[in-house]
Amino acid sequence: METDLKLESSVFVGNQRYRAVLTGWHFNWTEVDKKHRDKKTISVPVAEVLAVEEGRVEILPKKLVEDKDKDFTVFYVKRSSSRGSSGLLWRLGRTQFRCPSRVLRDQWTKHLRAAVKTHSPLRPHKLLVFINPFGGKRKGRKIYHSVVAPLFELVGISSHVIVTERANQARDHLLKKDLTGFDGVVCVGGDGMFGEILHGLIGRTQQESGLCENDPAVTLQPCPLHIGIIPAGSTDCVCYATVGVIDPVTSALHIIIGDSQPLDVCSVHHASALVRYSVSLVGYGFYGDVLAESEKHRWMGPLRYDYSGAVVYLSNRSYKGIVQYLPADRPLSSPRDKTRCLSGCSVCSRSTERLFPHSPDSGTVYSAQYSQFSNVSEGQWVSVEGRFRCVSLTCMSSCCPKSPQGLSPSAHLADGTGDLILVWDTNPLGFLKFLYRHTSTQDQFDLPFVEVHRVKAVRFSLASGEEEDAYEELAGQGSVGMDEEDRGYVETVSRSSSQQQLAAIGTRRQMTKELKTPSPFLCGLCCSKSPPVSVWNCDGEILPFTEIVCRIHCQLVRLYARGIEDGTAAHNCSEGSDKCERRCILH
Ligand SMILES: Nc1ncnc2c1ncn2[C@@H]1O[C@H](COP(=O)(O)OP(=O)(O)OP(=O)(O)O)[C@@H](O)[C@H]1O
Ligand SMILES: CCCCCCCCCCCCC/C=C/[C@@H](O)[C@H](CO)NC(=O)CCCCC
Ligand SMILES: [Ca+2]
Repeated sequence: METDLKLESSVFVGNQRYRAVLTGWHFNWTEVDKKHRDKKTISVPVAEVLAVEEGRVEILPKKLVEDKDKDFTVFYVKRSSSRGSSGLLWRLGRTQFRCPSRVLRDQWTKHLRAAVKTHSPLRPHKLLVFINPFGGKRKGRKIYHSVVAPLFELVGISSHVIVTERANQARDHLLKKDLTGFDGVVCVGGDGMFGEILHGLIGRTQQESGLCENDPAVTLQPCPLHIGIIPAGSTDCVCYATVGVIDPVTSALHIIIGDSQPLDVCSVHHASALVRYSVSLVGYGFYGDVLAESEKHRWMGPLRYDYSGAVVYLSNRSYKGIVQYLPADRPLSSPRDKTRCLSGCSVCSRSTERLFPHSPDSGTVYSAQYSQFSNVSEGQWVSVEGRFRCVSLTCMSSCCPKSPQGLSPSAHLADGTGDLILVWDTNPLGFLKFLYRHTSTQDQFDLPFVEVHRVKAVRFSLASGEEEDAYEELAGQGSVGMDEEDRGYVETVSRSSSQQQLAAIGTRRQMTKELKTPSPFLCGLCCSKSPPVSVWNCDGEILPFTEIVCRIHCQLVRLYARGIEDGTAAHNCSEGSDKCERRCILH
């Protein structure tokens, strides 16, 4: 098959003669007749050829075809030289070729189209698109119609577009309506809108498989439809963490070429019932309080988070709780190994092999064995109790424009684990340092009051008596002033008390002493009283329960994305290595 797809000939681009070569995985063209030696080659992986059209074609400002007999136009993914803040920006590349004869032109178009079909099996033909007209800066409709729709039209994707009229319309549609014929679902909006698609698709898939979502021990069925995200929200964390940039053109091009990025999903349960799914943040304390505060200021748009962040920081709160976690089995990586999950990540690929041992390519045979959960014994849970600034669980790095490295910079998108970040109570300056480090490349875990664990499940409950305290507080009868004992840490390690764990307890006790003697500068801030309970922020939604159980499901959904492309990791494939599996970046 592959030999049939090879082709080589002379072609013209403008007045310059080129040697064009199609070698299975790449389409290259090199200037000939050039005096000096460094002949320029442009090489495009066939998987990144977007469309091949007869004639000299332009699409902007509107489609124009000059059908010269011997001409053809190739549209492809071109990486922009101006980098996005984390990953690479993609743009529409276009080159018009002229062949010596019409027969040769027809051969080129036929071979290129066949090569694209062979090397991009997941390209969508039909998409269901949901636009939230009120997300972020309310530009969803404009972004879709001016930027995305012309690209979908160019490549022949047919789309059914629904502009939502109410919250949860997209979720309900996906749960109930006929989805036959669709290859994927596109959401134009922010993380909240993505959450609707996530819940709709996961719910639908489990319904059709006869699985119960309420039980955290049940191995859920991965969703067959891909999800595309066109960013038009306030944080756009999921888009940023899976593509590396917030850019509608880049995202549309990932959708068009049928990129496929598996994603871990965390299910959150309360009292034997599913509450929500999450991919980026299940956070109690600071992040819950910021979200609750920000809801009062929705009118501010994306700025509401900055304002609310400052208000909540100044209110200097911490909360008591018991956190229990199941450490990840046979972890392939650690949250402090300083690596990053980038496009082609080997940790995630090895997780895919564990999850789909019989068919790593197609992913059709799902190994319940790997994600087994039901036979976990109570003794495997590690338990810690104390007072926290925040407790956060994230299935991925959760990087976003506010925090380019993310909540957990070395977390993986698709390894079946999450990172649990415990920020113990500390003085206001210490907590500010922790927060500030999210905006730089400094290690936010290298602080004595912070710990991070790679986990597969987490349980949170209120410390004994806390529920009554909360009630009293709400009834206005709570005692004023902080009990010194409350600030201390109580830790119970229900598994084994290894020396390392004892050392950690020692460090925290030391910190507790420091906490009891705040500097006069900080006194004004740190003596205010916290309410007894916070709320959970679950991907930007407030949860109605405090006591929850979370479980990470490995690769439950797939996005039209490929992870963050690191420009510095790009390598040049020498001639002959055109089967590069890293989809190398040459142009
Ligand atoms: N037509 C609509 N009217 C009101 N709310 C809607 C509508 N369509 C969707 N929603 C809801 O709006 C919420 C916020 O939308 P979205 O996530 O797109 O923007 P955002 O909140 O500004 O961004 P981010 O979630 O990235 O912070 C979502 O939770 C979604 O359920
Ligand atoms: C002194 C400088 C301090 C700066 C502190 C920056 C800390 C930034 C961490 C950002 C973490 C984002 C995690 C993602 C959460 C999303 O699922 C959610 C929905 O969009 N966003 C928020 O809840 C919005 C949450 C906003 C929190 C600030
Ligand atoms: Ca993960």
